[in-house]
Amino acid sequence: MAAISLSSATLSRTHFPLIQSPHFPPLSLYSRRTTTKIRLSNPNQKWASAAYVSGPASDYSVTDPNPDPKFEGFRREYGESKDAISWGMLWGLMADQKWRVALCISALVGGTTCTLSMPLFSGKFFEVLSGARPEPLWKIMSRIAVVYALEPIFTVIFVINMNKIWEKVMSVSRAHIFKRMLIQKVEFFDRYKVGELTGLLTSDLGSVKDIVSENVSRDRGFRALSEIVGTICILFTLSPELAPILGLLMLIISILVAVYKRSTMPIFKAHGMVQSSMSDCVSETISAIRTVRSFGGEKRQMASFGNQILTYKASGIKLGTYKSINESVTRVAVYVSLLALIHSIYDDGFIYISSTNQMIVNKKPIDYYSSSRDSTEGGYGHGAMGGGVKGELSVGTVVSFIGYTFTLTFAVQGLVYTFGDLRGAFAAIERINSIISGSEIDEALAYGLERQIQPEDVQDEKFQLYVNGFDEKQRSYHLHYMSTLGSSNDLFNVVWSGDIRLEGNNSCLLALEPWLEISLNLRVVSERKGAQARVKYHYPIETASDVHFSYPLRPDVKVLNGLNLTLKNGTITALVGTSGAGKSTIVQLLARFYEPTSGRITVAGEDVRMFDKSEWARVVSIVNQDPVLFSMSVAENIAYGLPDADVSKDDIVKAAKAANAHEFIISLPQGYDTLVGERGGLLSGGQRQRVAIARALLKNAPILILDEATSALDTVSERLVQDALNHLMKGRTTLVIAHRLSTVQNAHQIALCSDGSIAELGTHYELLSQSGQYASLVGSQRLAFE
Ligand SMILES: Nc1ncnc2c1ncn2[C@@H]1O[C@H](COP(=O)(O)OP(=O)(O)OP(=O)(O)O)[C@@H](O)[C@H]1O
Repeated sequence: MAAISLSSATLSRTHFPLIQSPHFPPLSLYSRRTTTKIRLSNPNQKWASAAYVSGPASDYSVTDPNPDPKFEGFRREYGESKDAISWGMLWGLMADQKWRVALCISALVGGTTCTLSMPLFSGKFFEVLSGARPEPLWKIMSRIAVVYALEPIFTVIFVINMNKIWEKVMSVSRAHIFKRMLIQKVEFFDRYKVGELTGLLTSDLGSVKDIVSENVSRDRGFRALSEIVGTICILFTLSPELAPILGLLMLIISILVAVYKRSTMPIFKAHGMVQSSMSDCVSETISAIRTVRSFGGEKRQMASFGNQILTYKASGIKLGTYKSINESVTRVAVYVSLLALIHSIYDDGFIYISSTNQMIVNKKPIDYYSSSRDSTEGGYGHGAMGGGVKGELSVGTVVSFIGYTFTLTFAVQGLVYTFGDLRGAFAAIERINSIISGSEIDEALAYGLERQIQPEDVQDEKFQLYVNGFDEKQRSYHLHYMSTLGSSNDLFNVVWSGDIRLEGNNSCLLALEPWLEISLNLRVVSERKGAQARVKYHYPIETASDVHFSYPLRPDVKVLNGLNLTLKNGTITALVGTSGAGKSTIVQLLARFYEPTSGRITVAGEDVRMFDKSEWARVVSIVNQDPVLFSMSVAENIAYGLPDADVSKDDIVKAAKAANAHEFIISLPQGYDTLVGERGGLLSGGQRQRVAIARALLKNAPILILDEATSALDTVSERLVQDALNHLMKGRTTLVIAHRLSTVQNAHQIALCSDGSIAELGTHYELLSQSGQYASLVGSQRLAFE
């Protein structure tokens, strides 16, 4: 960390034109020391300079007048581009598989050449059959056989390799999106439902996948495109007069497709949303099935799901109608163009069938034999292919021409379907980006995650997915800024020895009117780098001290309102208060699920934002009222306490014994290997809590938070577990939220939380003697006695 020195002279009024304005009341701006230390609290936003400003991370920005060119590119490319998925990224991933792409292109060219030569050979075949071409039939038949044999071989090579390329692109994209979800700030998970988020990885990414996997067959996707291009080229060569008619046909279809594409984009998007809300309804019902059953809510759930089905049906019908209109319109357009083509051939006098020589000529019978001679010399006779007379078409050319018109028809049809899929994929990408890219990444967590992924992990195929290609630069960018954070060793030492404080920003206090929004431009000097940075501080000031907090989704509701609390190192603090007073919110801030709106949390005087969140997670153990277990075995759930380490069976058993869980575990059908079901649903509430306590014991973190950790246990079990917890709490900085007086009264200090601040603080007897809210809570038995 580099600190920035900001002398009081720097804070002169000349820097604050707003403050100098006569329209504003006098301001007092002061610091506690003559030189105020200003630090960057969010290193990602401050990538220009390794320093931070005290105050909420999201409310200011720093621009460096001398940016480091090495990282300027990163910021342009990644810091400012927030799209979770883009076509550029997908192409980039495809390009990584150069050799396979080259093989696909070769197979595509080979397959298309075979496909396109089929009408030519058909034309020749007819000429040979009609006697217009003096060539043995077996010769033309064998050529046709070769083309027919090669085409499926090229197709197989193309399809297999395209699928391999695309599956790899999709795996990396899926991993990337999942990782982007994991590193979102917690409010992201408050905002979106589970179904919506899982839908992004399943149905939405599925639409993107379909764009290739459903379009590798003949007459679809790239095949269709190459056939259209090839056919048009051949048609122009065969007959420059007729080819423009097909060009017009293409134009009509393209315009129709484009117009259609624009009009149906929202329908596709809406359909995707309805689908995810339907799956939401199912997952909500199933996850809360016991509640549904206990309230006899089946009918209500049926009604709710019925509504979803009807909406989905209506949206599906609408979508289907649009799809079918598109298909019919395209067909009508193609057939009308075909009729126009035939009519124009006839009308321009191209067609004349001679009864003697079977040639089609330009109303002027031509000599069959001269035509045949041309055929043998130059190819097809009097068509353009053979370099013949303008306006003359041989029977073979006309057969080829009709064949190509059909090839074109089906290829255009196929391309329209591909456009449909492309449209769905565009809508899906937009939806993924609007959800994931619209939210803020939790940078402190993202850095920590990069730190955790060690070089040896990168050798592992399943981690390679996450550090592939486009993520690599982002990773180096993160790793660079991680160097400005505190190291994990520091954190463990600091936490084992220091107090935890929830307090105001004491480094720079601005006492301003609450309604005043200020914009400060502070010129500051980095001590370490010697660089100058301009700090723009734009922040509606409320009060200068203590912790304030509102949940991001309800910014108007102040949950913590001037809270100041110290958790003394190695001691137990009990937090009590009425329901909704903000106790669990304090836990969430300590866990760093959310950041205080103003104020900060320090450990031994160091702002916790100095440490990445993964490291922080290692020093904090939380056991709460309704612990969530994963659908794996009991042993694996306990070992989750140390997810990165190889935990021995002995350690697991030791932790289970200490949490009084061993007895019930060995009585389970497969003992420690028994699966606990989804969210631990196959265990009782008390058993789940004991497994969670064992998990916390194994983690052995210096900070322990027990949020009603023993509430689901009966008195006997609780006493046993409490012994384990008492042992566990020794020497650790512990915060306990409990309703039982016995748990609370033994704490070193009791903090009474009321209206988002600490109203009373002291030992059990001190607080009782104050006859305040705590005394009345005890008196009213709301802290239940055993
Ligand atoms: N994720 C959230 N988003 C918005 N508001 C929330 C969220 N979680 C809690 N709240 C609100 O914050 C306030 C404090 O809730 P909190 O859970 O901290 O209370 P508590 O003291 O722990 O209550 P209890 O003892 O009943 O658990 C409540 O008004 C609650 O509605």
